Amino acid sequence: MTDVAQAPAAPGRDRLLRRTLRDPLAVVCLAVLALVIAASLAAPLLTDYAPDHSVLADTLAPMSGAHPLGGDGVGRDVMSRLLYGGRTSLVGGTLAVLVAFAVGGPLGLISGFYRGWFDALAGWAVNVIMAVPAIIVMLVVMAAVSQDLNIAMIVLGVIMAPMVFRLIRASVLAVREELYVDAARVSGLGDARIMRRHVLPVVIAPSVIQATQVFAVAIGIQAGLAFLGLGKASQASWGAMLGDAFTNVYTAPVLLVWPGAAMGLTILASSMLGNAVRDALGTTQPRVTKRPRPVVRTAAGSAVAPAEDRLLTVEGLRVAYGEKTVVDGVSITVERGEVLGLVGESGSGKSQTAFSVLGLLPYEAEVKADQLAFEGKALLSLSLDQLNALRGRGIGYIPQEPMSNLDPCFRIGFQLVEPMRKHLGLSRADARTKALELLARVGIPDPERVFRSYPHQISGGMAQRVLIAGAVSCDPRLLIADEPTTALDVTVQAEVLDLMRSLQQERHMGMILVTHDFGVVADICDRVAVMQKGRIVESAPAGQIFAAPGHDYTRMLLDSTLEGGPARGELLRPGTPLKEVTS
Ligand SMILES: Nc1ncnc2c1ncn2[C@@H]1O[C@H](COP(=O)(O)OP(=O)(O)OP(=O)(O)O)[C@@H](O)[C@H]1O
Repeated sequence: MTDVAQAPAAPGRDRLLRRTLRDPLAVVCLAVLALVIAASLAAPLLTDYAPDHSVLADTLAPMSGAHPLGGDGVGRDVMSRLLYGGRTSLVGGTLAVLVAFAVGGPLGLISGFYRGWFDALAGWAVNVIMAVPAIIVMLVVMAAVSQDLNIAMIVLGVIMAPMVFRLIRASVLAVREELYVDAARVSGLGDARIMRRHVLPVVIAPSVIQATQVFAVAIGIQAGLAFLGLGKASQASWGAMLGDAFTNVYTAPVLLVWPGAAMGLTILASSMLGNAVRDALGTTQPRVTKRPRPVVRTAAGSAVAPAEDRLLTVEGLRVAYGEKTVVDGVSITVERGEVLGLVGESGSGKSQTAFSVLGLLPYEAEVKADQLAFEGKALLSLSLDQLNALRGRGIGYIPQEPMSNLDPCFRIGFQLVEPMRKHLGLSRADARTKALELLARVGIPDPERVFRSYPHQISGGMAQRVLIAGAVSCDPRLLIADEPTTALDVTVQAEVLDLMRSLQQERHMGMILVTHDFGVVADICDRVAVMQKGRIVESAPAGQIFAAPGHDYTRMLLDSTLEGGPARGELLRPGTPLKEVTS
């Protein structure tokens, strides 16, 4: 039976809020913002002084019961100005956000959804606005129109609207290409309904993040204007307080502390709240990795009863990009403790087959399968969360290019520890201990040093060992290695293969080894599936393939690989020293 998978459930706002609140940093940021808002609102209750009430005798007054934060350079109560100044900042930031979204939001939605002439026109207008220097425009407006900081913030909102426009347009463009939006259209839903049901849920979460950024930037710019002396004298603001503090910096430097801290904390809390929402979104937003995809599939959604030792069952797998079919009816199985070599020349569809199992195919790939099941679980019907739980924990992956698979911005240790904390629930200390043990196990001579190193500080061979350590760190039952030695020099290749074989045996893992090299197959594979032009042309135990290849293509591959030299097994001698050198 053929079915079309449904659109992923939108990340409910409640769910997003709950996930955000699970992050202690987000809770602290919310608490800080709540405190600033509450203090600003309660200003008349918390102080008896008007913010612009000046008493000459209180000029630079020290902190006292009457003036808890002292007096400023012209005898105004600092606490009162701090509390009322908070109002100015909050109102200004909110105005900028509202205007930016009121202008950029609808334009982005309509442009992204309908494209056409409206999109072209809006894009042109946005480019013009972005070319305008924001600060100069605001200075001009304040000089020529009004000294009110709120007017400046409204202008700032218009100037920042293009950022909102671009974000929302990009989000809408991505979602309108989804097959389920087409399906909704075909089923007769109107544009308004499609927007509400499919588009807005995708747009809301990134908008929240953008709003926090606009808010933080607006508070900073507003303070900058007030610091320059712009704004009404009666309008207390943190920027004006900073300006006053600077003029008295030698006599009362403490005056810098209060507005500086209030502004810094508010901007920091707002920005970090945005980051926390983004992180929460990363675990709720289904479109991040385009899963589950709108895949047309046959009977793939049904779970299969696992055979005794069967890890993976792939039957009738087909991967296509539009008209181009790159995997065409592939069927393979992997048992526990078995190494399956997936062999074939470049472009034969080996990686596409492996990536189908991992759920790593690009969005535009259309995947069909009669069965695609890991331990009896139908992979194509897993949600993103379920798939994420499986990757790493159930199925490990060793990529081809070790260096480009390690994030250059993070130390090796961090990159090993994080997945173990997430998947195995280990404490930081336990995960660290396990990571060091793993680094030692994969033959790294100085685990402590490598643990502290950045990827650029180790060699390619070391990096591949690190990735192997990472791949097995959460004790997967199936390991998928995609040309794991291709990028390494020949002696290191032999050592890495040796390591993979011994890890596979001691952990009794199943393994799919993607390779174009029969030398590699001879070293470690139990069974071989030979691929040509997206199909499996021959599948047999490794010994049989070498002794009596059944297909001309297999013979041709064997000849081309083995004629050139000895199988790698001959290179593997016990006690082969590590040849890697760190850079
Ligand atoms: N995103 C894509 N869009 C269209 N075609 C693609 C895409 N990704 C891969 N292909 C095509 O799929 C075919 C199989 O690619 P695949 O990467 O599986 O080959 P391979 O056997 O692993 O080869 P190699 O060893 O060179 O990686 C190739 O013809 C490739 O051009």
